[in-house]
Amino acid sequence: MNRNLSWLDQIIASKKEEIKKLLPLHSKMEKELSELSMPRKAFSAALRHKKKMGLIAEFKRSSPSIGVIGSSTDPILQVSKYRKAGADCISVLTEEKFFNGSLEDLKKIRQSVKLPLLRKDFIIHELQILQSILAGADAILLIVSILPVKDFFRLYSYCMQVGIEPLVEVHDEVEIERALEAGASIIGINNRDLRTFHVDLLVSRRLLPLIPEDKIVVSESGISSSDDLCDLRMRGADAVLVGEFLMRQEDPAKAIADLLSRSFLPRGTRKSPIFG
Ligand SMILES: O=P(O)(O)OC[C@@H](O)[C@@H](O)c1c[nH]c2ccccc12
Repeated sequence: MNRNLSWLDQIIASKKEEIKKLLPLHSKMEKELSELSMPRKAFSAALRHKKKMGLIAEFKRSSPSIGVIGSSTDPILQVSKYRKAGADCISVLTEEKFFNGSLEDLKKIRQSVKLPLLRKDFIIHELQILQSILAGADAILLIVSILPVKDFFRLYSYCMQVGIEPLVEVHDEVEIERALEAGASIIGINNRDLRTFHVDLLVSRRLLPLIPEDKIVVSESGISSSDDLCDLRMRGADAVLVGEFLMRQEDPAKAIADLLSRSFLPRGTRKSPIFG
C-alpha cells in the first residue's frame, strides 16, 4: 500500500480495479436489469411526509476513523433487530478495504427483509450502479465530494435512467448547490468530513436551512441520542442515518426505541438563517 495516498485515494484506486473486473459483464448485467420491474421508489416513500423522524439504520462492521466496530456481527440478525424496533430503511456498507463490508452482506440482508435498502459504497461508475440494483438495493449513496462535476451529473442521470434512487451526500454549501442543480430529491448531509474524519452536528444545523422544503433531507453520522434527533427534527430533517452507535449496542432494539422516543413530531420548517 502506498503510504502517500490518503485512505480515500486508496479506496478509489481499489474501486477502479473492481470496475475493470465488471467490464466484461456489462451486457449480461444490462440484460438482467431488463428483466426486473420498475420503478424502485421504496426508499423515498419510506421517508417522505412521516409523523416521526425517519431512521435509516446502518450495518457497518468497521470504519477507517475508528477501526473495528462489530466485525463478526451477523448481518441478518442485526437487521432483524433494526426492523423489529422500527427502522424505516437499512443502509449496508459494502466497501471491503476499510469498512470490512461486502456486496454479499447486502444480498443476504435483501433476502431476509423487505425494508428499503441503501447500498453505501464509493460509487464512481455506472457498472457499480447496475451491480447495486442486481444485488437488491433500492438506493445508492452518491458522494458529491469524491466525483468530478461531470461524472456526478452523469451518474445522477444514469440512476434516473435505470431506476434507482440516489441519496446525494453533501458536506458544504457548494456541494448543496451541485445536488440541487442535478435535481436531487434525497439529500444526505454528512456531519463527518470524509478527509479529516471530524464529526460535528453543526454541519447539519448550518446546511438544513439551505435545502428547499420539498426535498427529503437525511442527517448522517455522529448521531447517538434522542436529543440529537429532536433537535434535527425541529430544524427540518426528515431522517437520520445511524451506524456506529447502533452497531455497538448489546440491545440495538432498545437503543432504537430510546433514540426515537421523543421524535414523534412533525418535521420543523427549514428556516433560512437570513429570516431568523
Ligand atoms: O457510524 P455513524 O457515525 O453513525 O455514521 C453512519 C454513516 O453516516 C457513515 O457510515 C457514512 C456517511 N457517509 C459515508 C460515506 C462513506 C462511508 C461511510 C459513510
